[in-house]
Amino acid sequence: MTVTEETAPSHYERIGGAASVKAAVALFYDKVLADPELVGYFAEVNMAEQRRHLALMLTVVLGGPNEYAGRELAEAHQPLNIPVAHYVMVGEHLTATLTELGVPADIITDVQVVLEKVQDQVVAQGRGTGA
Ligand code: HEM
Repeated sequence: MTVTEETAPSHYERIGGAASVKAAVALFYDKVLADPELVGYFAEVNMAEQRRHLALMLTVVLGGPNEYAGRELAEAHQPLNIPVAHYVMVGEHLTATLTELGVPADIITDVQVVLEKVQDQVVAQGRGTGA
């Protein structure tokens, strides 16, 4: 067994893996669904699906294992017509969640970079994404 792997632990591993993601999901979920601007998107999505969504989202942005076998981000989100402002709000809830849970600042910075990278897939195209 080699212990000289060149790859650094992922942020997902650094924050404590699945258990920590689960804790973050609970807090993130509360914030997103308490936001009157955002709750409507999830109105027709059941509770289990919502938790699944948030867990997947967090795992993806933290560089954790991609166990996701569903639709591409664009395919899932383009029909929702999500404006940039709402995307930004979700990102802010995520940042606040990670900050409250004591996640290191360098990880939060990288999460924000990932959020920028996937923004065009999630946000409705043709609404001034700056592309
Ligand atoms: C980095 C940002 C995001 C990621 C990685 C992400 C990830 C995902 C994933 C993996 C799914 C499941 C797709 C499927 O099951 O086929 C999904 C669905 C969904 N997402 Fe997101 N999401 C993001 C941002 C957002 C935002 C900003 C909103 C709303 C403001 C949102 C609302 C939804 C809704 C309502 C669904 C269910 C769609 C449906 O069942 O038709 N997501 N998202």
